[in-house]
Amino acid sequence: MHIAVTGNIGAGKTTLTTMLAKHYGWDAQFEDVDHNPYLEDFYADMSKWSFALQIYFLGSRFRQVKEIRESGKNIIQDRTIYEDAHIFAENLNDMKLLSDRDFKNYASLFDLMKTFVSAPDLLIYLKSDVPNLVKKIYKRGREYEASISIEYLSKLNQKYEKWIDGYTEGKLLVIEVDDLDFVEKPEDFGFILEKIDAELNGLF
Ligand SMILES: Nc1ncnc2c1ncn2[C@@H]1O[C@H](COP(=O)(O)OP(=O)(O)O)[C@@H](O)[C@H]1O
Ligand SMILES: Nc1ncnc2c1ncn2[C@H]1C[C@H](O)[C@@H](COP(=O)(O)O)O1
Repeated sequence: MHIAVTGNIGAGKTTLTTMLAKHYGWDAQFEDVDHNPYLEDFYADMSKWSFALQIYFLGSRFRQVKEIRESGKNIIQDRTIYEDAHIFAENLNDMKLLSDRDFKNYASLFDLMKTFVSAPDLLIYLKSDVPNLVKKIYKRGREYEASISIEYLSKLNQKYEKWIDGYTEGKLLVIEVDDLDFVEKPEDFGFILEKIDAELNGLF
């Protein structure tokens, strides 16, 4: 069983992934953030570091894909390889922060990797509006993320909506998280578990 949690920066993916892994006894796979050699530089100068960062995330995410295929375990994954390409890289190209030449180079590598990628059995999309994302990013308090603009988050949100609208690769569960506090309120976490259980029952 492979479950993935998807959503914009600050939507709550890492928090929910951690809670679900504990609840169901699944293995969790997290993004390579704390030891990422490019992320801090990227936020200081997006244009200069966008290609290096995208290649790094693509490689790191592909290693996870390989592990999921080979492990045979129940895994819950914090963000998918699709988001790197269809959300972040595309958006950086739209914003002229990743050149057409570098984007084409990236896209041909992604297309090749995609042939080895299986969609998750269940994709859980944490849908959130921009003010809530800003609040959560501030709450998390990573210094280098202080430069993230409203414009950047809004454009990413638009990409997410478009991608999720056209997502047909597997089962999809959309959870609107703006009015949920699944960290402090057990009833809100319970509400999410009920929805996930209903989807999981359909898979067995
Ligand atoms: N629904 C929620 N209720 C309460 N706190 C939340 C919620 N979602 C996220 N948070 C908090 O917001 C911050 C960012 O969440 P995080 O899980 O790191 O987001 P993501 O992995 O999607 O970027 C964390 O401090 C987390 O505890
Ligand atoms: N592919 C990516 N391109 C640019 N930035 C990315 C990519 N994947 C993740 N990120 C950033 C966004 C956040 O600053 C951190 C962690 O992501 P989060 O959504 O907070 O879990 O990495």
